[in-house]
Amino acid sequence: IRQECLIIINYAKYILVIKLSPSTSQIYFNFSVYVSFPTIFSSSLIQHELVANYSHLFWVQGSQPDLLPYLLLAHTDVVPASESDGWDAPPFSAKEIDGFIYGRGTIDDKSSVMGILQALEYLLLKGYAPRRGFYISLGHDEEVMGYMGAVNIASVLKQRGVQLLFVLDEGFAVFDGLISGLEGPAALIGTSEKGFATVKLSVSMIPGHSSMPPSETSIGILAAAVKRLEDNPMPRLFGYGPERGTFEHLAHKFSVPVRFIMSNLWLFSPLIGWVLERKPDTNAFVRTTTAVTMFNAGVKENVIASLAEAYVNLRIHPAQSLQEVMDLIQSTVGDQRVKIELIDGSDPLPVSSADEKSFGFQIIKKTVLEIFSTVTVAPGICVGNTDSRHYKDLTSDIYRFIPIWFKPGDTQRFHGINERISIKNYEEIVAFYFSLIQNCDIQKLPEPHSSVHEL
Ligand SMILES: CCCCCCCC/C=C\CCCCCCCC(=O)NCC(=O)O
Ligand SMILES: [Zn+2]
Ligand SMILES: [Zn+2]
Repeated sequence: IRQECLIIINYAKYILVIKLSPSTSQIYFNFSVYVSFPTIFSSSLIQHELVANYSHLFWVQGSQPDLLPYLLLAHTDVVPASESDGWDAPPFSAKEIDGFIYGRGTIDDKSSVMGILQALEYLLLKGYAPRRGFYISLGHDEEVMGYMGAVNIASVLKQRGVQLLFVLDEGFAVFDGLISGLEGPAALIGTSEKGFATVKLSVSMIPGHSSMPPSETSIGILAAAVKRLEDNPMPRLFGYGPERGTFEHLAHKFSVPVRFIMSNLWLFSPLIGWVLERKPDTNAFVRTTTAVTMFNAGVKENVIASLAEAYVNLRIHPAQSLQEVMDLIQSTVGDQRVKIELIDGSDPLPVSSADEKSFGFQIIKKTVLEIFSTVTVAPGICVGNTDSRHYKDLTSDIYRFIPIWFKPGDTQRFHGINERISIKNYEEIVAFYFSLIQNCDIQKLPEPHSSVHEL
C-alpha cells in the first residue's frame, strides 16, 4: 500500500510540474501505471487511449454488449502545495505518520485514480470478466475546469454515439461528526453540484508619486469593494434546493429534539440554515458562497498603483442562477469605478435520480453499505465542481462520491495543508470499486418494495 501511495504522491508531484514539462509527467505516469498495473495493460478486454495528449480513456469490454455501459471518473492533476504553509510532512513525500499517508492529491483524488485501477487489476488477476462494459476516464486538468481533458473525452464518446447508464466521479464522501446531533456517519452521494462563477473586479487609475496621493487609490477602492462582498454574503437559501432532500433522508438519524426539527423543514428551514451557516463546510449547503481568492496590485512602494485586480470565486446554490448572482455582485459592489467581469461560470447542474429505480444510485448505495454497514446513505448537492459536469449530454445520472472518511478538521485538508489518507481508508476505496464493478453486472435492479406491495 505504501508503494502505491508513493506512486500516487510522486505522480501528483510530476503533474504539478506539468506546466514546465508536460511530456515528463506523461512519461512518468505511463511508466507508473504500466509497472503497477501490468494486467490492465495486457488484457485483451481493455482498450487504452490518450486524449488531448495527457488524459486517459480506458474501455473495459463487457461480455453482454446489450447492457448500457457506465463510466468511472477521476483526475490526475492536483492543486499546488507548499511545505512552508505548515505541512507536517513534505507535500510530495508520501510520508507515513500514524497510519496516514500525507500528500497533495491523497484526498483529491489520486486515491480514486489508483483505487479504480487497483480494483480492476485485482479483478482481472482473479479472471473476472465483466458482463457490463465500462469506461474509466482520467482527466488531466480538472483543477483548471477540465476544458482540455474531460471536455475532449466527452466529445470523443459523443462522436462514437456512446450513451452511459451513469457516471461516478469524485465529490462527496463519508462524513462523520461534522453535524452535531447527527448520530453515526453519513455517506452523501452527490446527485448534483453547485454552479460557479469566477468574477474579476478591477479598478484603474492614473499612476503618480506616492508623496502626493489622491484621497482614494485603486487599491483602496478595490479593497472596499471586496470587503462589501465579504460583509454581505449571498442570501440564505437553505431548504430551497436539493440539500432539503439530504436532511429529510438523514432526519431519523438525529437525536430526538433535533429529529423533530429536521422532520419539519417546512417550518424550521430558516433555523437550520442559521445553525449550518456558522461553519464554512456546512455554510456551503446554505447559500452561494463568495471567496476572494486572488488580489494583485501595485508595482513599487512609492508609485500609486494604476491597476488593482481581485478574483472572486463563487459557488452557486441551486436555487439561484448565474445571472442572479452577477446582478447581486453588481448591486453589492455599488461603485461604478469597479469594473466587474465574468471570467467563467455555469448554472447549478441538473439533479440526478436517487429513487428506488435509479440504477446508478442504488448500486452505489448497495456498494457503500457492503463496505460500511453502519453508515446512512443520502443524496446531496456537491459543493465543489467536478469533471463530471462535462458528461451531462451522455447521461442524465451523474453521481459524485468517493468513500473517503471526513472527520472533524478533515474538510480543511481539501486543497489545504496536511492532505492525507489513512492506509485503511485507501484499502476501503479499492474494495469499494472492486465491489462496485461486480455489482454493476446485474441486468437490472430488483423490483422496488412498493411495486411488489401493489401487486
Ligand atoms: C452530513 C453532512 C456533512 C456535510 C459536510 C459537507 C462538507 C463538504 C466537504 C467536502 C466536500 C468538498 C467537495 C468538493 C469536491 C470538488 C473537487 C474539486 O476540488 N473541484 C475543483 C473545484 O471545485 O474548484
Ligand atoms: Zn478533485
Ligand atoms: Zn480539487
